[in-house]
Amino acid sequence: MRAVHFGAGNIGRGFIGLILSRAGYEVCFSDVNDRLVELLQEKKAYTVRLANEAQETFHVTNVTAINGKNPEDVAEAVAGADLVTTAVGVNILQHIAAGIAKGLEKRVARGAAPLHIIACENAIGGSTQLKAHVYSHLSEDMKEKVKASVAFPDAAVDRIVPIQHNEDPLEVQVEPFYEWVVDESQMLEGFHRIEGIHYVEALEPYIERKLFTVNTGHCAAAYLGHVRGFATIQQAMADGNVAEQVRHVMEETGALLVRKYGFDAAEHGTYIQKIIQRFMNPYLIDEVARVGRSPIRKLSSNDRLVRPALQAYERGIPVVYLPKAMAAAFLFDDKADEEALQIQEDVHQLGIDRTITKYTSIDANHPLHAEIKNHFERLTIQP
Ligand SMILES: NC(=O)c1ccc[n+]([C@@H]2O[C@H](COP(=O)([O-])OP(=O)(O)OC[C@H]3O[C@@H](n4cnc5c(N)ncnc54)[C@H](O)[C@@H]3O)[C@@H](O)[C@H]2O)c1
Ligand SMILES: O=P(O)(O)OC[C@@H](O)[C@@H](O)[C@H](O)[C@H](O)CO
Repeated sequence: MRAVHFGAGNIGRGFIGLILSRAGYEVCFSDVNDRLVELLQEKKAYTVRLANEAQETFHVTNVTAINGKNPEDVAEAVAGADLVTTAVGVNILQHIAAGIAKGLEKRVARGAAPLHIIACENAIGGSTQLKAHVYSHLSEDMKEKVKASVAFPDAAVDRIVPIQHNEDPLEVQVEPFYEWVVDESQMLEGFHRIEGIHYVEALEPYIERKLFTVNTGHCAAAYLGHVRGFATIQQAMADGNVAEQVRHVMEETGALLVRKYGFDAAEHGTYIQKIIQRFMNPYLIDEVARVGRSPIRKLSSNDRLVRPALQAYERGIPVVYLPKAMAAAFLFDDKADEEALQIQEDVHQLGIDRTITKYTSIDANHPLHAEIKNHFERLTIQP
């Protein structure tokens, strides 16, 4: 069995590649980082190390790579794959779509076996988004043919994998916890079950629980931590004030999730507590710059901050700390992050009122707009 995985980065090697290799797949990574591709081609293996006291290691073998900048290689890899997965970043999906589409055309021409394409990104409906990008490259006739044999099941993936600073450039340090949930209702009949994947009939509660708890809390820690001058999530969470606010943020999204999906409140409280422990893992150094990266994406209306805040507001659930986390996102001025720089430029050019609406799509008359603005002004004076 051969899996083609787009993105040989932190989650690609540290999570998806590891699971697939252990499940018996030969994993072929497609990446645009020349050095990474060459090393994977040469070594055909790498090490994953757990961030815990034992520092347990896993030797991942039977892997190789192709260069994603070569469209013919990408198409050929997809054409010969038994499974395709991605972890490139949701905004990059559009850039890998043409190669996948070409590969699917080849499969149709060859009468190849059915295929699942699973996007493992932090987004709602990641695979569905990828499908739309892929379909935009196909003729109407080809879409019909592809529809019959290719499925794009949505997924939720959870494992904290920081930016790596190891001597061995292929080694990845990961937290021990992991969860990979896939929407079974979107799979083709008779699909091959992969050990390590949790298949569920309805993904929405799982992806919203993950995105609105782990990722909402995580970016709150990054943005509130950055405002106070912390460089890592571990430093930010060691500050009692930041940690308390992060907990309140997750309690607000928790109230929404419990109301919306009928989760047990006590169990959800335990889930939050475990996530706080994960953020504080002393064996990890997770940079605020990574966790806060791409603030335009994180402030967009369908993502981890605005979506739960609006849903909670509509249900009459009080939201105070979520708007504060959003306000802090407007102060995230990481010079190496193009999206952060763009927001900073808009704050200066357009003013905070218009910038809030531009990125969150929250109208100036909405009460949450005023909340974000008030917090922004207060944070500017007193971080
Ligand atoms: N790191 C985590 O803790 C974590 C956990 C869960 C989900 N995710 C999600 O996984 C995705 C990847 O995150 P990451 O932390 O591994 O990022 P990363 O930057 O470490 O990895 C992304 C990889 O994609 C590659 N890439 C970029 N453009 C490409 C292209 N056109 N074709 C092929 N490869 C390309 C990059 O070179 C890089 O190696 C994101 O959507 C992220 O939200 C990350
Ligand atoms: O990858 P992003 O930019 O969507 O979010 C940054 C982190 O919150 C994220 O990568 C987490 O570490 C991960 O989602 C944990 O499962």
